[in-house]
Amino acid sequence: MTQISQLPGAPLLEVSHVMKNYDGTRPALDDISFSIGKGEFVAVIGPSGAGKSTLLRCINRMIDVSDGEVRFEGVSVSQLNRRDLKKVRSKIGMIFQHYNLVERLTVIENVLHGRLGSKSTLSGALGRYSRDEKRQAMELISMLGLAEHVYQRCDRLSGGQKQRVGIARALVQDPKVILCDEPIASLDPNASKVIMEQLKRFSNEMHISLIVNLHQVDVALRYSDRILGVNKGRIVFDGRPSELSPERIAEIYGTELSAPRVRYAS
Ligand SMILES: Nc1ncnc2c1ncn2[C@@H]1O[C@H](COP(=O)(O)OP(=O)(O)OP(=O)(O)O)[C@@H](O)[C@H]1O
Repeated sequence: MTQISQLPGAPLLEVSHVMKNYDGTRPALDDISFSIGKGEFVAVIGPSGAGKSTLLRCINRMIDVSDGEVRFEGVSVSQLNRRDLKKVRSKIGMIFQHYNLVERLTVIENVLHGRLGSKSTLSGALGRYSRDEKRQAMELISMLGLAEHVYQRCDRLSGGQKQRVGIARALVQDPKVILCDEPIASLDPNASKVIMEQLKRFSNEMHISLIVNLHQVDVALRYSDRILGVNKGRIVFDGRPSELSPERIAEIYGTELSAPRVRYAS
């Protein structure tokens, strides 16, 4: 079996020369390389179609890369068999723009779904969760301000509350990294602020690494430690928020376009 404990000195996540071709025309990802360390908060910005979602999906092998390699804790994700891939994925949480909850199920049931990756198929299918797992889920739900909604169906929640359920579901995995695909794109400015502050808190306090796809440059500037700018499948900027000048923003988005902004709650 592949050894999947972290190799000494290896970065948490290493993306090397990754290419992704969907249909043989222009590649969606074109020679992408970067690595991230423990607890880093990395925002990925770029115009629509730049390849941001494709990049996240290649990292946890929801889709296969066409060339290059993704290494998580020093282990090549593309080489893993099904069982070892499941183990690696259990350390990689995911948060989606449209939440991806089972709407007819309750908050606690959705959060516990985050434990499925760590279970055998049978106990997962039977919905068997330990007392500890339930306690941890309850604690996270309270921490995210949803205590009074624990047994409420998710279709009764607001968008911001649904996204907090999505965050609790990712956190209950005890992830080392969380991939967030436009987590605030469906939310109003106030709910967006709550979500971004929660994410920042988990990165600071639990040292969870975050890779967050964003359409709002001002949000990336405000919360991230590092920004990757992607254009046409290539990284055209990799630096600190303070280094992201208007010229670099224009380069990321194309000179004829101004970068999108939001009216952001202060
Ligand atoms: N399943 C797919 N099949 C074929 N082409 C795809 C598929 N998914 C994405 N693409 C193409 O790959 C490119 C990158 O798309 P991707 O969704 O990764 O960009 P994005 O930066 O996340 O865009 P957005 O900000 O609009 O979500 C685009 O040209 C897109 O049309």
